[in-house]
Amino acid sequence: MSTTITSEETWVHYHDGGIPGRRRVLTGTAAKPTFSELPKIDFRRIYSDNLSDRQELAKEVGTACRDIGFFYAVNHGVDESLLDDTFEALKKFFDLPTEVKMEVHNQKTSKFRGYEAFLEGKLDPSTRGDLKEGFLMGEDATDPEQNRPITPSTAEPRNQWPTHPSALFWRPAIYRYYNAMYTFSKRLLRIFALALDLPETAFDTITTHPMTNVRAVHYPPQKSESDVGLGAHTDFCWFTLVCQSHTTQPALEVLNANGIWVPVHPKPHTFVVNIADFLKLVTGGTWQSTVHRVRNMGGEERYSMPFFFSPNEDAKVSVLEQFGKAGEVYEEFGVGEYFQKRLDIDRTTHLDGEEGRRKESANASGDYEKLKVPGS
Ligand SMILES: O=C(O)CCC(=O)C(=O)O
Ligand SMILES: [Fe+2]
Repeated sequence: MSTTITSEETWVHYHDGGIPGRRRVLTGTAAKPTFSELPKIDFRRIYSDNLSDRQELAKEVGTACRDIGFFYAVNHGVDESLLDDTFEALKKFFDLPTEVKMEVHNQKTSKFRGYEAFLEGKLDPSTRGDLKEGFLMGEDATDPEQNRPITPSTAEPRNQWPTHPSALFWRPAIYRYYNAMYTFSKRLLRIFALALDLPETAFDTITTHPMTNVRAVHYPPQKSESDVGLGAHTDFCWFTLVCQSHTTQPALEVLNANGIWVPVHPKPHTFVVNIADFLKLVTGGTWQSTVHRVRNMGGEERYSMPFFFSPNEDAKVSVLEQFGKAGEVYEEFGVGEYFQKRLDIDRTTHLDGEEGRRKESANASGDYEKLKVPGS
């Protein structure tokens, strides 16, 4: 069902804000002006002491966020050998026996942290499941590696770490990556604030203990066109940074306004940055939370490590003043609450058997309503 063709129209189907959506494929004279590749933005200026350099960078970022919702960040300053080492760790982790990985199966936690096995994710209901395995970790006040201010509500353990001797390398490897991406993301957030014509520090108070995740993912080569590595979706955070391993044939694809999938070629040591649903919401839809998917058709193993960043779990946000329509009142919504609703839908589609089917059909018949938030 990811693409349907009627007598005259072709439609691409996806999940947008957790809600099923579709886009008509437009060709010929019906086609709209849209993107056919992602811009490369030079982030060296993020470290400049001159505000004017950072503003110039923010301007380019703002244009990409408005027109595309995706861009490459080059010269981001995160150590390249750290990125290489993390990819090596990913290969080693996913090569471990299944029982070692299943010790930390993600269905053991409400936050979905830990190991996700092959075909357990199913963002596209027309497929047999996502052809990937993954590992999710994130903010956890009880992990000493994080050493950050916390709120009492985050004082329970959330992450799961494998304890088998062959897997002990995993936790420090992921934490090196997590901490580097966290630091870069905090700087990037200030560039986003500038791009929205706000003071650089505008989001600092709502990101003192942000919700953050690293998802390490392994996509084996797909043999069939009907499979998908990761079904079409938008992300449910503020923004995402993706590091992808090198494959000759691109696997990540971004949907443009004409319903055409634009390939995102891997560029070593660069980040693919995308705007996600919260930033779309607070900008009243001015910034795009763009639909994307993964199809690994080139015959090579593929690894990626998205880093997801959102405000504090207890933050309340709403449509920013400059994006509000005159006379319209926008209610605030809770970041943590919205995030958990999306996570619960994801968890449901990862359940096998009767319970999963029952919950899936409940979602299809209206639970998505719960996701509607002011400004959407
Ligand atoms: O693997 C990738 O390149 C993208 C992953 C992704 O879109 C996600 O995890 O939300
Ligand atoms: Fe995504």
